[in-house]
Amino acid sequence: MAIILDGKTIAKKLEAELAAYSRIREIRLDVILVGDNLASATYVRNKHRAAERVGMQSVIHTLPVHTKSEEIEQLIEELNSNEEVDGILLQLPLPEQLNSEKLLDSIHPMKDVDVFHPENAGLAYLGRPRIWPCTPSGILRLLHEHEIDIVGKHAVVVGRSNIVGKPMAALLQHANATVTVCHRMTKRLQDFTRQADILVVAAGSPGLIGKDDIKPGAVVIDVGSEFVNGKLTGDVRFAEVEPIASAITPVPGGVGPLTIASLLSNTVRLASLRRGWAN
Ligand SMILES: NC(=O)C1=CN([C@@H]2O[C@H](COP(=O)(O)OP(=O)(O)OC[C@H]3O[C@@H](n4cnc5c(N)ncnc54)[C@H](OP(=O)(O)O)[C@@H]3O)[C@@H](O)[C@H]2O)C=CC1
Ligand SMILES: Nc1nc(=O)c2c([nH]1)NC[C@@H]1CN(c3ccc(C(=O)N[C@@H](CCC(=O)O)C(=O)O)cc3)C=[N+]21
Repeated sequence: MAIILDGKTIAKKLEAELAAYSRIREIRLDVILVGDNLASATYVRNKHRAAERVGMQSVIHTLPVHTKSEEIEQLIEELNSNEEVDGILLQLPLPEQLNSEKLLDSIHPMKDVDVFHPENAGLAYLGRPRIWPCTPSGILRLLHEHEIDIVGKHAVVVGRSNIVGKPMAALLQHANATVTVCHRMTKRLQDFTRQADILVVAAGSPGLIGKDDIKPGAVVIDVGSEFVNGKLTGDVRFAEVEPIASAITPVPGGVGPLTIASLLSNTVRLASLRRGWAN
């Protein structure tokens, strides 16, 4: 029987801290959503609702699927120079005609709440973070709140994306874990996952990890969130892994809500750095 790492409850606690801050300062987050990807629309809606709950201003810019790159560049330019805007999030994935890297690079580093800008990513990897990416920092918070020790533990991360896998590995290393990163070219994935004291799965491959892939007593963090037959599904087969793990995140209700709380927290942090508020 594992401890269920309840992200929703901890996200509420974080939100309460942020709400106290939002009463003193006006903070604004702008989200750009291009196209009509159903999952993206759901996540953007969740972000908007969370921002409203904590009293932050949230503006969603919804653009049609065939929007030209120049139009998005112009919108980002406007938001970059608008003093009232504290954070800019360009929701991924973008429609295929658009160059994500180029557009993400054009977001001002002091408003880059996702840590996609090379300057922010570079600072984070050097151990001098302005902020950490939302999902990894949410996961660290989840572990911390449950008093799960990281120091000296073997953490295995499945996935090496810029948004989750890479920064997750960097942050765990920063927190003094010994880290292994796996990806599609990893041979005999199970040999690695079975060694994990802390296993973070961010592959986007529903049900990839089962009971034979984990060490008994492991802490299992499931980042995966894919809609399968209309149902949000993780990368871990929860029902079979839960009995042998020591702690596990559910999907939904695990990592997702904390990603959003961290996004709001990152927005506050960048606002205070950019505006020179004490923090
Ligand atoms: N809950 C939350 O808050 C969030 C959830 N997500 C979810 O997390 C998942 C991952 O997202 P993201 O990182 O953006 O996805 P990407 O597709 O960008 O990256 C997936 C990574 O997993 C690796 N991978 C995929 N399949 C396998 C496999 N069978 N064995 C080993 N490695 C594999 C890939 O390897 P390679 O590099 O070799 O291709 C890649 O590095 C998605 O389901 C996404 O929706 C994402 C962000 C936040
Ligand atoms: N620029 C950018 N930044 C991101 O942070 C980003 C992104 N693009 N693209 C997609 C991924 C995915 N992601 C999620 C956010 C919230 C939930 C979430 O709220 N999940 C809830 C429930 C979802 C639901 O309502 O069904 C939960 O797991 O409990 C999930 C996934 C952020 N991402």
